[in-house]
Amino acid sequence: MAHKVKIAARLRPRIGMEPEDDGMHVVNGEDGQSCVAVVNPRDANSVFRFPFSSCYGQASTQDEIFDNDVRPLVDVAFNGVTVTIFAYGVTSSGKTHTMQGTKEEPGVIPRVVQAVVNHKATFPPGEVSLAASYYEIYCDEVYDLFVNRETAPKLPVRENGAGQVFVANLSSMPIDSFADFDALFSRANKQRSVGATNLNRASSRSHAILTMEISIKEDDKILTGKINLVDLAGSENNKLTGNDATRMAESAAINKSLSVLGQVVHALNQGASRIPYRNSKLTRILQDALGGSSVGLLICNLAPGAKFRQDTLNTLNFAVRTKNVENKPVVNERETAPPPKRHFAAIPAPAPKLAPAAFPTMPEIVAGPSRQAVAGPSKARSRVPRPSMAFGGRPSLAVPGLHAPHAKGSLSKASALLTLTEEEIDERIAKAVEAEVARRLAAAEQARREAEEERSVEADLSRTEEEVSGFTSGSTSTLVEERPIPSGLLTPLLKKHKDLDDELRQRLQDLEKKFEHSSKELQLADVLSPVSKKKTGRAYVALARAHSEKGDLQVALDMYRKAETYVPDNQKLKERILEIEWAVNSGKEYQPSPKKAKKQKAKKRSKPARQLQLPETAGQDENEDPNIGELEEDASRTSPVKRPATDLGYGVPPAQTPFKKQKTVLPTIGEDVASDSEVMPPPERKGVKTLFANVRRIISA
Ligand SMILES: Nc1ncnc2c1ncn2[C@@H]1O[C@H](COP(=O)(O)OP(=O)(O)OP(=O)(O)O)[C@@H](O)[C@H]1O
Repeated sequence: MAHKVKIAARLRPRIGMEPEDDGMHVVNGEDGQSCVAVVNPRDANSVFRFPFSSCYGQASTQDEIFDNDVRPLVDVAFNGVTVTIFAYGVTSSGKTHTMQGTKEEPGVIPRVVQAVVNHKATFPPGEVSLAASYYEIYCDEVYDLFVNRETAPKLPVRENGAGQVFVANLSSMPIDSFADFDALFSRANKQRSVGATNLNRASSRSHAILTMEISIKEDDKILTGKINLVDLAGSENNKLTGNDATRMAESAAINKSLSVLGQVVHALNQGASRIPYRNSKLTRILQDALGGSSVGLLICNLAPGAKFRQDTLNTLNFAVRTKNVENKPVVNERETAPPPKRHFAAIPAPAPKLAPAAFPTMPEIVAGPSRQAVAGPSKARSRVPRPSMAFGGRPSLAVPGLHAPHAKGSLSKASALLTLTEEEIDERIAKAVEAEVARRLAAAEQARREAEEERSVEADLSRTEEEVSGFTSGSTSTLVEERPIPSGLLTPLLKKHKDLDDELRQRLQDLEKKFEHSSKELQLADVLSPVSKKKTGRAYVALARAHSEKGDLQVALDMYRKAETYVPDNQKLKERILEIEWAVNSGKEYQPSPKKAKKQKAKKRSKPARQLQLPETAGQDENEDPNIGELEEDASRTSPVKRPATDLGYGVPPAQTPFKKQKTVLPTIGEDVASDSEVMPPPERKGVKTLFANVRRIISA
């Protein structure tokens, strides 16, 4: 059952020379509603009202606060629930006064301890044990206040298997009487980081957290309730505090942790998926109190006076947001009987479970809430118990007249309803075993399948590599057409094998793309840029010309047809194809028309390439049609290094001179020439050299 954090606002009286100020006061309505009224610092005519269930004015006493808001929570803790009470407010607003108080006016902490000790006395001897731990968070580090400050190590904050956050290696001191506690507490408080500021002679420089742990043996169970009493350091306005460098650093840590606290509350109110508990040790430790499984009470301390006005408004706004935070209290209960015999030693025991507390409203708590619990073996707490220390200390804070009003009868009654029988436990364990065995079998099957797929991918990869090396050597020019890799074959395998590194995956995807389109020149022509198409056309024309000059008209015809795929609008090329077709079909000799004269511009451009031209191709067909002539002229410049890339298995002829950057050698489907070349591995570039050599050989043969 959800339980909202309760808010109590307390306005402290003026202290010392503080000027009179009536800008803030507590209004207790006749209907029982109360609120804090604050005059708007920017407009004296408007007043902000902050309604809370408990509002305490300047004349309020420590007794009132304890009796109204704190005492009921002691009973809650005796039911195995964690309770967190924290004092929040600007520096010098009275947090420490409220929590610790003085000898004359003991605060919440001594009163709670006194009440707990008194309550314990109502149980049979040995049934309840008490222990206290006390630590501070100073500059976002945790220190045990029961350990000498000089030697106290920084303590880590951890989380146990049940998701409960705790401070590791923290001392837990057994408490048998209020005197025990008082001695410890007085000594520990001297270790707390306190410093003088302009606003507070004894300003807390740390957040201090005292935890009283109450363990109650009940038949074969132990209930563990806790009361966390938190005296937060106050938010500080450094203009007012007059802090030096050290104080400023402390102040920065204080303000940061309080700011994270605000963010946590805000995130909880927003229903955010991520609550930033981990952004500070304070919020991590208070996690259970804000949106967790404990019962929370926020005492909101307010300082009168215009100089605190803005900070007071911030405090009240924080309180308003906090009152919407919902917790789901649970009863912390564990079995003391030995756990049932396990069926399989290899299977871990189920984790201890926390029972949701059927949590009543505050007045009902006094009567003792009913609760439900799921039995389960529990984990022993790791503690570093220490003997009581006979510290000297300040005068006793013993609170007269505190007594425990409630017997424990309701506890046993509620617990009895919740006990599971041996058979039920055995049945649950058997079910868990079955589920575990099924899970393991499924996992083994999954692992076997993955191993198989891995082997299959490796085989594919090695086959692909063989094919690639075959293409680059020019020895398996038709391999792609004979054994095309089906479209999308590699993709699912790649998806399954996430451990393939990115580079390998990228290369495989590129290869896959190439294979998919290798023999489909039409598709290729569709996606090449106009410039690339023209260059490819030229390459085929050059090859065709070389073959026609050798008298190999059928091959020449094939090459011209391929060229036509890339430059389908070239009329002269169409005519050339018709002429050669006619010659092939009629068995007549074919006389290529003379090549047209080169343009001046072309001469200039072709100068370096001419060094590589073969004598047979240079200067031919001077009178050819300008269009096809241009194609052929360019082709002649580059023909020594070209060969249709179908021979490489990529279906794309190269269109660049060998001394140009290799970048443009192998255009790829859907990619620009340059970008494609960047992903091509070196062996394919070598293959282009082989290609050039082959073309040279064909032409010169
Ligand atoms: N209700 C009160 N009645 C009388 N005096 C009070 C009350 N509240 C606070 N004071 C006095 O005001 C001064 C500042 O209080 P306190 O040290 O508790 O503030 P604080 O909020 O804990 O400050 P800091 O955050 O700097 O530690 C102290 O001298 C304290 O005795």
